[in-house]
Amino acid sequence: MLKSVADRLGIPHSSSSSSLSRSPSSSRATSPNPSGRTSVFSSSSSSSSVASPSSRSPSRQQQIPKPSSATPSSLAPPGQQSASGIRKISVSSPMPVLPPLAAHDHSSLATSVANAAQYQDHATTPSPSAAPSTSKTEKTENVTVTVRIRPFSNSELRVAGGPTDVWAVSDDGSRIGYADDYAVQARRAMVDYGYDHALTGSDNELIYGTSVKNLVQSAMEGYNGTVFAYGQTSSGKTYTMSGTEDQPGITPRAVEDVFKYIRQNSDREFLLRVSYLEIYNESIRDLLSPEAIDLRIHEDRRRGVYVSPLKEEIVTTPSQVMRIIERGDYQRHVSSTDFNAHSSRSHSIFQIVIESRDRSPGATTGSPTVRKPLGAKSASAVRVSQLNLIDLAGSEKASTDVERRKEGAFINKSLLTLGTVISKLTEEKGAHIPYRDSKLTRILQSSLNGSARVSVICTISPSHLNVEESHNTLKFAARVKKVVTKAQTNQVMDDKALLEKYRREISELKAQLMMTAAGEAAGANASGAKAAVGGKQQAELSSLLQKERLKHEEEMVEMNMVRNALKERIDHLTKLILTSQSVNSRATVPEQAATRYTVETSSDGTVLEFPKEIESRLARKDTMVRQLQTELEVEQEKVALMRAALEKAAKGEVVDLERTLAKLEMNPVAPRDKFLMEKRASIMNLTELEHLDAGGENGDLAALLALQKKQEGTTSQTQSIGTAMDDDSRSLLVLAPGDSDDEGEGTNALSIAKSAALESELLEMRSELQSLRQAKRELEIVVVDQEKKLEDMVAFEDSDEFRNLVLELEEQRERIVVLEEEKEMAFNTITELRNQVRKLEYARSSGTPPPSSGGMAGVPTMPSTPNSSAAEGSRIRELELMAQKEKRLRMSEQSRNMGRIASLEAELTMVKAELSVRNLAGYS
Ligand SMILES: Nc1ncnc2c1ncn2[C@@H]1O[C@H](COP(=O)(O)OP(=O)(O)OP(=O)(O)O)[C@@H](O)[C@H]1O
Repeated sequence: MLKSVADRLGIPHSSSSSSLSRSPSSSRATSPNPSGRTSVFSSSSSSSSVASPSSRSPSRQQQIPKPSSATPSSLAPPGQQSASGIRKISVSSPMPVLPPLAAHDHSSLATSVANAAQYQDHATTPSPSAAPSTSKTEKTENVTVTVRIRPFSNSELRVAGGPTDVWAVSDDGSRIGYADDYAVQARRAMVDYGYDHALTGSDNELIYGTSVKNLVQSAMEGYNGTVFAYGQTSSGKTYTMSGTEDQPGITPRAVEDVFKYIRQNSDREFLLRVSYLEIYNESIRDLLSPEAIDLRIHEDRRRGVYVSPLKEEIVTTPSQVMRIIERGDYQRHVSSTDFNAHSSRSHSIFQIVIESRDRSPGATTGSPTVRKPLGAKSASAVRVSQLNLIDLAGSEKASTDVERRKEGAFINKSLLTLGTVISKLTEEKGAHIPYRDSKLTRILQSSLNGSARVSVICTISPSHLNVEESHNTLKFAARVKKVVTKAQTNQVMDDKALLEKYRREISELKAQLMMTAAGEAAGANASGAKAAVGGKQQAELSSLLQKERLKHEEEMVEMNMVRNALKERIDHLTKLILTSQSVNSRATVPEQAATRYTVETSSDGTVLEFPKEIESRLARKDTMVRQLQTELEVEQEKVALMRAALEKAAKGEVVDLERTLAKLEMNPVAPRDKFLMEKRASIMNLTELEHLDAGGENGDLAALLALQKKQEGTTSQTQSIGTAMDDDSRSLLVLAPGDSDDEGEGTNALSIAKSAALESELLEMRSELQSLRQAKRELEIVVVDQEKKLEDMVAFEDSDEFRNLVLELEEQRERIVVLEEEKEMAFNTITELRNQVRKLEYARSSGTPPPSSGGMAGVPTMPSTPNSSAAEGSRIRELELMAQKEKRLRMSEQSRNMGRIASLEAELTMVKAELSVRNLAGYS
């Protein structure tokens, strides 16, 4: 059964264009369409409001019995329907009719359903970890394709005549075609496309569960997985991938599931690292290291296609991953366009690399420190897989803004290449696949060529305004559905896997730790033995012993430091390796301030060390933060004390100021003098107030006001007032109204004024606390910033890029030396020539014979006659001038040519871009 989008979303229909009843019991299946045949697609009427997922009402669903894909015989084959639809409409309509399209491919759908079932089985069977194997496990299946029709946007609802349902979805949620009413009204040929899932509405949990969850699970089991959202601009790709606060999208749900899997699989240990990049205007940017621009794509046999240098961060909690994504999103190119207020202008690829290894007792046989050769059969082999979550930029019509148009051209071109690649993959066996025509297809190459499980989510708008673009997306989705992949698990047996490298390092460090402990014990025994020696040379021996003891103590201190460092490193590495236990305990304990660890991979895939400086900086930062926290706690205590005093006073109880002050000063942390003096001065004023109250002689309001004024001025003169705390009578503050003999108005006013004073005191302390907190936050930001800079600097110095730059610099220097030498030689030759000419001229003018050229190496023999030598000289000058002129001419010609080439290239890019836009519009 097919339901219109509005019905699926529960959008109220403003009118009914047919006699079809809206009651659940009524059925449109018998309603003939204009062709006179029973249509597989329901007609639909316009909608008047945006639907929310909760507004979906089953009672509104159109009850058209639709043949399920499992029983195709119950309806005419889709091809025939389309054909009949086309025939009927083409006869009666002057409008051009779309060529019949390759409608729903039942065979591929059936295959994919079978595969999905097979995968479901797989998901519930014990993970391959239970039976460790070094052989590659393969999974052959079609790409999973889901089409999602988003709800009408407000602007789509406001169009003249109201929104029209263009698309209808079958009841079993697997097929999409034109809604009957729309097909008739717009004179469209019927179409019928089949996918794994066809969804409507805003429920991101539903789409994740149906289309991605299994793929994430298999990524955890060692299969590479790629999910990408494809569709026209503003069709809902980012909504689907990232989601909103209320409806988290695929990415946050996948991250949660990754950690959930680790929690539930106690027989394996894991190491996760993430990276995030974008392709903007055909150049690759690292979103986690934005200053690194124009990253390169490389390929080798071991790693396949990869981007380098790309920052990868090791992650240990879901919230840490989400913070990294937020950081990356902040760097991503997003702009307001004619079609979307927050349009993604780049393709983004978020990648999680998952390493895992069996940790059951029998699995890690042999010494972990023994290096196993690559390819050796090993029960402790590390499984490495990638999960790529991709949010593509949307294809779009030409924008009014020049910059957006340029971006759009790049976006359209890469999407067009993606379409071509998919076509070739499905249609032409053994044909050349143009992966290299765009960075997007090049990066996706290993996923598309079959080594990953792939789930594609195609998003479309429900509106008739976007019908052509939506139809193109549906055709793309149908084509992708035919792509077959052969995902396989990937086992790594040497320490190229970080997990193996860290485990090895932990073992080595533990061995070192044991050695230091053994050394310590031996040292203690030795000094003990020496202490036992007595005898004749007691004095010398005891001085020797003393020296020995000192030396031993120093050694002990050093050894302790080494041991602490070793322990810290072991702890740190152990924390990075995730197990169900560690993830579970982290889930219950509030997460600590996340420490960022960065691993730079060189182009050959070697993982570089963590820079030591970063670790020591981190330790220092921790100490600083702890200190600040302690200070903050102290200040909070003071506030609590003052608050308690205030509350007591407000209740009319006796407040022991002396003790309160003593408590404030007794604090272990160095007192902030100014702060305390100010507090003390304020309290002094309060005691003065108390005097007024007790004595009654100054109990008039004027005096109170004067005191208040004074109180305001206290902060500037705290020192002098603060020292006057010696009078016992001032140490008790009595605020109970009933205690005074005089219970008149003056007393009440006094109490109010006192409360006000205490109130303002509290406010002051709060603001002090506030500024302390702010200072702490600022300090943390500075520290993090500095750390990051240092980290990046160290990473860069260690990177291949830096090494290449140094090499290049060396080469340039050598080249400069050679050029200098050549220049010098040329200069010498010219000087010699000039001398020769001068000599010849001199000989000519003085009538003496010209000197022989024998003494001048390389100088041609000059003619003997004065006339000829003069002619030669001027000839040489002439030649020099000509050479210079020629050189200038060539240079200007060269720069003209370069300008011309640049403008031709720019023109070419624009032409190609325009072509892509047109091709995309009419792409079939
Ligand atoms: N399924 C949905 N339910 C509710 N709102 C949606 C849905 N899909 C998209 N939207 C809303 O539609 C608007 C456009 O969506 P989104 O930004 O995700 O489009 P996009 O395809 O990523 O566009 P672009 O390619 O320009 O980045 C957003 O305001 C989004 O919240």
